[in-house]
Amino acid sequence: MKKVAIVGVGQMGSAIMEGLFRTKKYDLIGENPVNPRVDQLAEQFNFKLVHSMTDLANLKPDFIILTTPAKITSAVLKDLPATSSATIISAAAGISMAELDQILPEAKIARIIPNTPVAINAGTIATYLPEDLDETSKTAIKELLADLGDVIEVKEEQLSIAGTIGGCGPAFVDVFLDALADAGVLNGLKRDQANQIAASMVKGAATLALETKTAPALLRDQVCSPGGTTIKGVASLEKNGLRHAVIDAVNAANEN
Ligand SMILES: NC(=O)C1=CN([C@@H]2O[C@H](COP(=O)(O)OP(=O)(O)OC[C@H]3O[C@@H](n4cnc5c(N)ncnc54)[C@H](OP(=O)(O)O)[C@@H]3O)[C@@H](O)[C@H]2O)C=CC1
Ligand SMILES: O=C(O)[C@@H]1CCC=N1
Repeated sequence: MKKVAIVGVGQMGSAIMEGLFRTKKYDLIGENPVNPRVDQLAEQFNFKLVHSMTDLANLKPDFIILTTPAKITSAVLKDLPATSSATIISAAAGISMAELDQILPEAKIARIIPNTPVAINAGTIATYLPEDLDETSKTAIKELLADLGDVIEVKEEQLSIAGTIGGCGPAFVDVFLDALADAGVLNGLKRDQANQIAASMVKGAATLALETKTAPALLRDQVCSPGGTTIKGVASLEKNGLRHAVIDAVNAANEN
């Protein structure tokens, strides 16, 4: 069984922990400052909990996934004893490979921007694997990440925008889902049912786009009957600037 350590068991760290736990394929380790919240997660997801990088290195993990706050990730990595031969996967947004390489020049390192659906093995994981990483390590990293969702390989200069769409995207979609549900409640649906209809619809629409590989604009046209109800709604979205609002949100989030 491969040993996977997650450093920083917060929102993203616990989502990855849950996703890996669900596969029953990994021996899991978590490293975090003492926190009763994390004690509870260690019981829930059956991982060994340690509180220092030295204790973590002593457990000889095959992979170390960094999900600490981005600003402290370099400092945390500096505490990893040089004896560790673990492959490092950094999820810290905005911390470059050059910066990581400088701290551990001999280590095998990859960068990812995952998203919270990794918790149910349905993530989107923008992934940068340096060209000089050996093929065996590249394959091992991709196999691990594939257990968490779709692995989308990109160049490092594309990681930020790919990660913004994939990583921040769930929050944007959640705002949209909540607004749809509000409209349902406004028109007489119960909140639970409105939430269920909105989420089921987005799941179906996304699955249709993925499975048919059809551009969203063409899928939209299939819904808009001539002179029908949908095109009136689409015209209203355009009048109110939804498209511009979405592009602006992605640009705002992508400004590091
Ligand atoms: N949330 C998301 O959807 C995504 C997040 N990321 C990246 O993941 C990282 C974490 O983000 P997020 O999960 O949202 O943040 P959180 O604040 O939820 O999680 C951070 C975790 O790191 C722990 N921590 C703090 N200091 C240390 C330390 N010195 N050593 C070890 N662990 C420490 C915190 O512990 P405690 O709570 O006890 O202080 C907490 O459990 C960031 O780098 C972010 O860029 C990337 C893609 C998506
Ligand atoms: O909000 C953040 O900074 C992180 C990075 C991508 C998603 N969440």
